[in-house]
Amino acid sequence: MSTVEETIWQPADIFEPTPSRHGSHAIVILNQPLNLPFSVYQNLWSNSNYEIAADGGANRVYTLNRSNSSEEDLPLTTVIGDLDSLLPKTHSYWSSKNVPIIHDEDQYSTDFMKAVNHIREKQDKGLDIVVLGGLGGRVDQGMSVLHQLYTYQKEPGYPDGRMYLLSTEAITFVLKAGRHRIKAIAKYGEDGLGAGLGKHVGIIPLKEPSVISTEGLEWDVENWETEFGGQMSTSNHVKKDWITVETTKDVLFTIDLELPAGQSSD
Ligand SMILES: Nc1ncnc2c1ncn2[C@@H]1O[C@H](COP(=O)(O)OP(=O)(O)OP(=O)(O)O)[C@@H](O)[C@H]1O
Ligand SMILES: Cc1ncc(C[n+]2csc(CCO)c2C)c(N)n1
Repeated sequence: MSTVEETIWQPADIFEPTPSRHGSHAIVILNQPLNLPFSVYQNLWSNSNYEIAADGGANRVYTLNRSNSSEEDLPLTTVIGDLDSLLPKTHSYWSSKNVPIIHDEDQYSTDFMKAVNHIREKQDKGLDIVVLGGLGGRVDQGMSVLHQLYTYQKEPGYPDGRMYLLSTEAITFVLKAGRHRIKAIAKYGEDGLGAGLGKHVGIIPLKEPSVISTEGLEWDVENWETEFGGQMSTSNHVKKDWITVETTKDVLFTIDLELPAGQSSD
């Protein structure tokens, strides 16, 4: 029997202060609502060694710090962008904390790209990046973020690190062509938060058609052609602790988050 190399994913690990699978990460904060419970962000931060806000993302962390009663504010390492969304009060707040604010006027890269490029210049190759941002609001911005998930992970085997897009509803990442095992049933936080991954899964061939096989979902498929404008597996359900996805081309994998009652993300 041939052994097929598998990429292992434990996405809920990003919320654990001491993750078992992927070490520390950097965080990019986009200009999107930060509506998860504050303790979730604290855990994300405690496992991070670089936090960079893309322009208006700095307003979001400022608001989060202002609106919670924790004694410890979430820090930023850097703010970067064309700064057209950075509010004056936010600018002075981060300046007073001696956070460098980098003004980059480039009209050919988005603030998100400026942030990722900055991390890749400053940090060790291979550092994972957790991107905080949803897909609501402007559609071109949302599509650009998904597009960048692909372009920043072009090479096989994730030599430049893995990227996770974390919104208040879901966690999304690129499965490179090959075989993947994903820990899909997971609670996070030992503190009784009771939050975890949800049961809804989508496998999205955003860039090009692919042929996929899955195991561990309610509607598993075998050598199944998937493409935009053709057939696509969305609203699928997790059935097993670990699920397997095999894909001939890079696809997006998305799984929703489950929050305890009363801690909805909106
Ligand atoms: N609706 C959205 N959906 C997804 N991502 C978004 C959305 N709005 C903003 N972002 C992300 O947050 C980053 C910072 O956004 P902000 O609104 O501060 O800057 P902007 O000047 O409008 O964007 P840019 O200069 O990058 O075009 C953007 O680069 C983008 O990646
Ligand atoms: C073909 C083409 N389309 C759009 C832009 C505009 N643009 C892309 S990224 C960016 C920076 C946003 O802060 C801007 C203005 C361009 N340069 N080239």
